[in-house]
Amino acid sequence: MTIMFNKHPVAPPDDAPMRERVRFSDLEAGYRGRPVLRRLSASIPALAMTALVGPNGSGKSTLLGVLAGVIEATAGQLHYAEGRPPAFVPQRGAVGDALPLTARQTVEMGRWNERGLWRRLTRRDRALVDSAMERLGVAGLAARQLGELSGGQRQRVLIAQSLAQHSDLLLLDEPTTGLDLGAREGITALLTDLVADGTTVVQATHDLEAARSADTCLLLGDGRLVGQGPPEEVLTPAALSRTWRPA
Ligand SMILES: Nc1ncnc2c1ncn2[C@@H]1O[C@H](COP(=O)(O)OP(=O)(O)OP(=O)(O)O)[C@@H](O)[C@H]1O
Repeated sequence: MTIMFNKHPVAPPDDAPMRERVRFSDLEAGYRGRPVLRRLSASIPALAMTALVGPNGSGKSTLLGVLAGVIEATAGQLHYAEGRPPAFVPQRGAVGDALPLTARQTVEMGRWNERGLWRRLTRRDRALVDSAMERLGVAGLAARQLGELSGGQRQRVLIAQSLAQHSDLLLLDEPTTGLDLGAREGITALLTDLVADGTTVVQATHDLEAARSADTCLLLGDGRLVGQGPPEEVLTPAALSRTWRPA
């Protein structure tokens, strides 16, 4: 599926069959009166882990929002290879602590896209919820309130919600931020397993260790793409100090 945005129409991408899950060209997006992404062109390889790296405010969340379809691009072209709609796990801070939801209800929300808000979950929906919770090791937390959980537990519940969507494209915004080392390693190992099981994973991260273990990396600076490729080629000391240089 290709989505065209106006303003800067660009030539259609090559018709060559893609090993890419998503490709975008000259993508621009932002907020009212605040352009953020500036003519970004890159691709997200299928069945691999892509790390989105860059300083605060460089546009990582905005790019994830565009890829997830929650922020509309203002220009450029976005092409998704065949597959299911993406599942998006926003930053932890974006999910209200005060929501009166249990862990299980939170994961069940992952079925709303297909089921609709008011329809009862089917047996298959419940099975998908059960298996996502088992997979994330949070089945035992089913009846606990989301706001009572530790950061690592909450993050697992939110990832289980995205798995319940049964997507093959998982977009995560800083899934390990604020977690202790054990929880960080646990989430990173889980994401690696998901890739091995056939999911394409994109994560925005400030965790350079996680970024270095990704298959590929997009380095953003001030809304522009300043590097893409294998982490060892992109995350060089020179590139990092250039990108994080104070303005
Ligand atoms: N809802 C919003 N309304 C207006 N401006 C916003 C909004 N969200 C983000 N911005 C601005 O857009 C720019 C890019 O923000 P974005 O959150 O995409 O960056 P980021 O790389 O994810 O940052 P961080 O690492 O701090 O999460 C920043 O200047 C930010 O202030």
